[in-house]
Amino acid sequence: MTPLKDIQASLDTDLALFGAGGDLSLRKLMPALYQLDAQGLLTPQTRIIAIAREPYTTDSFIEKVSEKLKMGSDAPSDEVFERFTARITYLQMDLADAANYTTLNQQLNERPTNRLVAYYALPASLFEIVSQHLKTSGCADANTRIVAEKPIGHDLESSSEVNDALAACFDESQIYRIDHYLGKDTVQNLIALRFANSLFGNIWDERSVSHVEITVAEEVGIEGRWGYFDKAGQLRDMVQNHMLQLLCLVAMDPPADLSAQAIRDEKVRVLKALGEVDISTDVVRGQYGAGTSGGQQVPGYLQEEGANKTSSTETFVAIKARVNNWRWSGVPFYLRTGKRLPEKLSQIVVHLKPAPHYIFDAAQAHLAGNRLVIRIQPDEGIQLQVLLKDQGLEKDRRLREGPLDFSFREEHGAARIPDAYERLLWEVLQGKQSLFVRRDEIEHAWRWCDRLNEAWADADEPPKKYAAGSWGPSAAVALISRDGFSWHDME
Ligand SMILES: NC(=O)C1=CN([C@@H]2O[C@H](COP(=O)(O)OP(=O)(O)OC[C@H]3O[C@@H](n4cnc5c(N)ncnc54)[C@H](OP(=O)(O)O)[C@@H]3O)[C@@H](O)[C@H]2O)C=CC1
Ligand SMILES: O=C1O[C@H](COP(=O)(O)O)[C@@H](O)[C@H](O)[C@H]1O
Repeated sequence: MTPLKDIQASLDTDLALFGAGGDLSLRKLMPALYQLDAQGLLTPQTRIIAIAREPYTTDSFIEKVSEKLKMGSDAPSDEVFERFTARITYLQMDLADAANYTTLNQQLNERPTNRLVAYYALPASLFEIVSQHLKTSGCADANTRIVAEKPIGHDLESSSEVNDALAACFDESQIYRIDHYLGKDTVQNLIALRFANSLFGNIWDERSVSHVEITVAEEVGIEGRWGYFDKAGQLRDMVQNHMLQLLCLVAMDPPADLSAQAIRDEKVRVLKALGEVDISTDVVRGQYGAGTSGGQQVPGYLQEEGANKTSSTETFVAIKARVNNWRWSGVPFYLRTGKRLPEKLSQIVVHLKPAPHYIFDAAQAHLAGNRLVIRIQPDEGIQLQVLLKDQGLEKDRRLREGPLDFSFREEHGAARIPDAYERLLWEVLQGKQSLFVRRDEIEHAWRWCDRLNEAWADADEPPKKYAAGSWGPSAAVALISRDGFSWHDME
């Protein structure tokens, strides 16, 4: 067995955070690193080198981090804050200038035993230049880990270029492509639920499952990100990555073990089995107009700050997808995601087929059958809807729907559920890749989404309007109701 001190020493890290002054770093990564420190998961030798173009000093950067931490729900403790901020140095860098990497290398050489983790919280267009300079300056070696933020490209071609640029400098085993949904606690639990319980193994296929719904609804609009979002749209922003990853975790076969390779191989099989989608019948594209959100009047997408008033970018997509393999033959997977929907809600609902022979009150035959509801956020938990006998003598043979409910928040009481980035950073520090996305996964997902984007471009139809604060265009309700089903939250 490896001695504990050696395991801990292997965690000694120099985290070079490129794009440290950006929204992602200040809002997500710094708080996640702080939390890892608070839990004693950063070794004393671990350092954070914050890199961006802005002329911060280390002190003024720490001041900025402190403001953000104080805005979070878990107030920082003075003791941890002091320990955490002592790890940080700020390095102002023009990423294209080779001389800057010499300075970085000098800093890294102060503690040569530390492993470099380079986190690219940057646009993917900069990955190539940063990777090359890290390599040629000697900052990076075979032990370095690279964390790459999404989006990796805009389509298959551009993502292959980004991946080629990374591969020219680093081995695939060094590259950690982030999909933060894989770091969410309930998403982890989906793997435990499916593969640790024999209960589900025998019902997880076309013989028992009628259909699957995956919803990722956001209450917010585009949050001042017009420049990025309008070039992307909801398909690229949410479906190509998060939604397809969730679909993979629901649909994949049991992996032989929990290794990154076994899990990724099974996910790739699902992506390869994704069927062609007919955009005239199986897809709804929407764009929000003005409406109400959180009790406030909010502008439509075309009235957002910086908007091009004629944009036909979609802010909502619903898709009836198929996984064409033996396990899922004939089972529709309904995907739905949008901005400015009535609430923030991510959930997976697995609907089971009705019992083969119905013997109860005919007037109640409409009651929904068994459903497994996996709530990813908020109110994380798992609920199994079952039909039970109603109580009372006069209600003999009457049924009622009842949940077998498991709420993570109730079970954990006041204990906080770690943020996705906290989990993912901890996995990177340990060198575990199973919660990160392999190159071929990204590329198969793009292949499928590119076909949809091409079909939309050929059809040249504007997206359907929906009012902010509604559940998307009415066509999305029709998409599922044509098959005799309805969205779970609308029942
Ligand atoms: N924000 C989020 O919630 C999410 C972001 N992402 C992705 O993460 C990446 C970063 O996003 P975000 O933080 O929002 O972006 P921001 O625009 O807020 O920040 C970008 C950061 O990159 C730095 N940067 C950009 N160009 C250069 C350059 N040429 N040389 C040096 N530094 C540069 C900026 O430095 P400076 O300001 O000093 O110029 C800034 O620190 C993007 O790819 C985004 O798509 C992914 C998921 C969620
Ligand atoms: O990657 C992205 O995800 C967020 C939604 O993430 P969540 O954890 O808040 O559900 C989305 O708002 C953003 O547009 C997208 O780029």
